[in-house]
Amino acid sequence: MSDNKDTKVAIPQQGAPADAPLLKVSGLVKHFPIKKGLLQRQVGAVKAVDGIDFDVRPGETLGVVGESGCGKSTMGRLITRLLEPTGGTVEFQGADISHLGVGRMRPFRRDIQMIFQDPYGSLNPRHTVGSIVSAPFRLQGVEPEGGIKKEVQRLLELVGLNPEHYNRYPHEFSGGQRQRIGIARALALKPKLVIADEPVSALDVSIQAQVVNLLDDLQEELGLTYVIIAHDLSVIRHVSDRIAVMYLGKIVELADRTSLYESPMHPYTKALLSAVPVPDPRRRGVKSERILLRGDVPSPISPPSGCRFHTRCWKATELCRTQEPPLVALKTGHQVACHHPENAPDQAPDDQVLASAREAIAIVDATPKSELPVPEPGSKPEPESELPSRQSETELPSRESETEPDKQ
Ligand SMILES: Nc1ncnc2c1ncn2[C@@H]1O[C@H](COP(=O)(O)OP(=O)(O)OP(=O)(O)O)[C@@H](O)[C@H]1O
Repeated sequence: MSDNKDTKVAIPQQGAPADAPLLKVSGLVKHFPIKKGLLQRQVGAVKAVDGIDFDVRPGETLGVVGESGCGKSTMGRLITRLLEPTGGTVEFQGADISHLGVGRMRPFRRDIQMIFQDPYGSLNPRHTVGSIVSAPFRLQGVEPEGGIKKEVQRLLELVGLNPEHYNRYPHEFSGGQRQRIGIARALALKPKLVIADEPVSALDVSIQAQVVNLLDDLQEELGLTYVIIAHDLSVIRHVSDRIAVMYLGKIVELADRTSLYESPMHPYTKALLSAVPVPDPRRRGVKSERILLRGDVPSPISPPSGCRFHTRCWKATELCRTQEPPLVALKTGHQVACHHPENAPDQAPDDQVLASAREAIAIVDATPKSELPVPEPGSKPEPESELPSRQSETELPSRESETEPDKQ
């Protein structure tokens, strides 16, 4: 998960080939039924996750990004089997866990853990930190070497908390510290896979980098594999080796971090990335444009025909309206589900673009006024562009600029 990704060593599970995925998701579907009337007849379904495929390799971090309601959390809950899929499979270390009951799922619960978004709501206010972090041992009937108290104190120290605060209550800690408690609890049983659902979005911006760095350090130290769900593209860029972009229950693009940020292929990804601010001083004075998607996100109850993004896409053609594009690798390790991808030869011919697509977006100048270059006297003004012509670069603050962990 760190910036020096190339140096990271994947940790293969015993007996499996080195490149075997730790997690394999195939055709995963979750439809929540909508019921009405006295008889509670099903009248429809929320298609929260509607057929997604991906692998996660040991030791890597897969980031999952997309707008609110696109199915990210549902996907996380399906992987951890807090929800049962309507269709498709979830395989962990080659074992199909999609429909296991409570008893048969129990051993897998040790290996697959979840970190939740809300460090306030996810910790019981009436329980001490010691009791919260030791809960997984009690639930699984595990007696760690040296006893539970010693192990909990070791875990508290591991996540940067004072082990002497074992008997304190959640309200005595700050938001960042509470999230560290949640992380300690998730790590208690030495999991292999950790699903983190918006792990920093409820935290103060100044604390976010500290928790992200903690997750990063723990991954290196413990050889963890992460699936990190977030709507914040800066966080996702910072933490991920590969990134899956979701839209209305589908993965529309899946690529390694550099490829996705430097040359996004799905118009939706391009629009998402253009909305990220540019804090890079090297780009001062460079004009940056933002793609504003005009339409609302359609309902997951009745998603659009063909490509689900066609109602908001500036390149949509009749083909997009009628045929769903499969997720295919157009470059090595770069999969995209689009009939007319960006940064590829097959661009939508202008005369075939749907009339509605011409109204789909607005291009706004996102350059802060103070950063625009002052025009030379007598020079011609730059014409307004009609379609996105350039990808705004995004850059996260460098690690050196981040603050020290919020130790107690
Ligand atoms: N238990 C449920 N019953 C019915 N619909 C649900 C349920 N859980 C989620 N949904 C719906 O499924 C869709 C996907 O929700 P989900 O929470 O997975 O999206 P998300 O991308 O994680 O969004 P957010 O970032 O806002 O949490 C939404 O339309 C949501 O309303």
